[in-house]
Amino acid sequence: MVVLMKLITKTLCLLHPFSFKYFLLVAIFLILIYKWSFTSTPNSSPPSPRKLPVIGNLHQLGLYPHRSLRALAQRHGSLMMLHFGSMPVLVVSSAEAASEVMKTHDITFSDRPKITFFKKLLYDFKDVASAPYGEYWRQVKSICVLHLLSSKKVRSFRAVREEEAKSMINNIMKQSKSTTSSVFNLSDIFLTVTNDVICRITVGTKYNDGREDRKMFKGLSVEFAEIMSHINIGDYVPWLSWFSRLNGLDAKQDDLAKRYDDFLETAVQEHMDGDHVKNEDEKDLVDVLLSLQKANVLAIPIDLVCIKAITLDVFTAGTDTISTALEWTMSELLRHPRVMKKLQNEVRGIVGNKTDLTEDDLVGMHYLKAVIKETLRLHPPLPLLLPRMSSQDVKISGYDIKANTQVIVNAWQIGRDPKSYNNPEEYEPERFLSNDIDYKGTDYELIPFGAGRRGCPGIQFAAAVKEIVLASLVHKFDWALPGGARGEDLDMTESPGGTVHKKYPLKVVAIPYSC
Ligand code: HEM
Repeated sequence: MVVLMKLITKTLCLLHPFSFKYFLLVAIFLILIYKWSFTSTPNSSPPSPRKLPVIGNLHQLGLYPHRSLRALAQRHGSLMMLHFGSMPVLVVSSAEAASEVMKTHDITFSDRPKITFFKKLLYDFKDVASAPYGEYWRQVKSICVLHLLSSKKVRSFRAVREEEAKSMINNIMKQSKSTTSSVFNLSDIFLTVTNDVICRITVGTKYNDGREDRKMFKGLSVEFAEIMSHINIGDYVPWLSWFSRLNGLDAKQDDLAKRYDDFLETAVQEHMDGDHVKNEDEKDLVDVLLSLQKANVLAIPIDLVCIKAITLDVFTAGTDTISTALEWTMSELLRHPRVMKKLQNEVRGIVGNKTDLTEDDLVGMHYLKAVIKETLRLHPPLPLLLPRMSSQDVKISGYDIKANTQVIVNAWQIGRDPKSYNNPEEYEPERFLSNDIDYKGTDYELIPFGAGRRGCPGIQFAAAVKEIVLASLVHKFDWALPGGARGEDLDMTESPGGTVHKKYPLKVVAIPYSC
């Protein structure tokens, strides 16, 4: 600013009297903007870092917003008010503050922001995750919970999970015995197995059967998470919305929405054309949605767009998150051979001489569950959860929060809070053997799935997939890094994006284990 003022003064000396007046006005205008943007917020609002004119604090998000927001919260506190353009954004960075937002004032913070990405990709907010809080959301969420994600339903998909885990193991075994180099891209394997399970329960087929028109499907959920991480500047500074046309983001979003829609349209049409009568257990999500539509029993009738939106939600919310969680878990196990050994002993001890592991074996695997929890604590796949929106004015910890404030909860930072955990940066699954902290949304120091009304309905389903896949891998193989690299040298750099993956795919050597 000082440099700018000097430049203006120098220029003024060389100017005609008319231009001089003009420049004087510009200088006063700039000073006013400067003062306005750097004045401290009123006492009743949470502390705010300084912001820039027009863009507010957007420039402070950086490549890894969860890390940048932690750095800011360390200076300004666990309730902090930022501005994305003209939009006030409350950033929540402690378990206590998260409990106030997602428990005490849950209803007030149960809305979602109406961002362009959701509008374009999620059928104008017709899915569960982006639907505004209200009757429509209640209806579609309960359809999802009752017909796909209830305990009974999750148990009923057991055969699908066991078959897909077994098929994954057989493929690795075959390849590891047939070639001299048995280096596997586990990141890709995790995406395939998760995709296959999710596809089977939602559309009844794997989309991995070699058919040319289906090949494109596997990468869509990753592309979805990648594009979601880009900010449409017009959402926060409406007069700059042309910028997303200029930088190609608009076109990318339209293109992905079209490809997803083509895929979903075909999948739903194939269900409508099919003449095979299925019994209740054979029905996939699309079958259920079509029968609900036909029976006309819902308070708000659902149409084809709704059916596609709900199905899309399950693909995008389930696939990339589960495969990312698996990727981080195996990476941490490779970095910590002591933990890997202890887990293998537990799994191999319980499975005994049986050839195949089943879900019955998982019940007693307490260390496996602790390993999964510890990984979700350090690497929540959605470190900032999904954004919320306040629907009315409210007081939080003595601060006034206005209606239409966007809310970001930094679950990544909350999981690393030294007030909640000893040695929070260390990978120590044992910590969860000696306490009852769980990620189901009641313990606010561990909220990788969010909490409250808008919390994730897929927790049980995700746990079931992760447990069978991990247990099967450590049961059947010993694992090492290629070229004899040591575990501690494994690159753990994160990829930028909505779902935070490893930046580099996890490549490993599989050594078949025989007991
Ligand atoms: C490791 C796996 C998963 C993680 C880490 C995860 C995480 C999350 C998070 C953080 C939210 C937002 C919660 C909030 O606002 O408080 C969410 C919402 C949601 N998740 Fe998950 N999720 C996972 C798996 C799944 C699966 C497998 C499904 C479905 C099959 C699913 C379906 C949904 C849906 C529909 C919502 C929107 C809920 C709403 O807005 O009411 N998720 N998830």
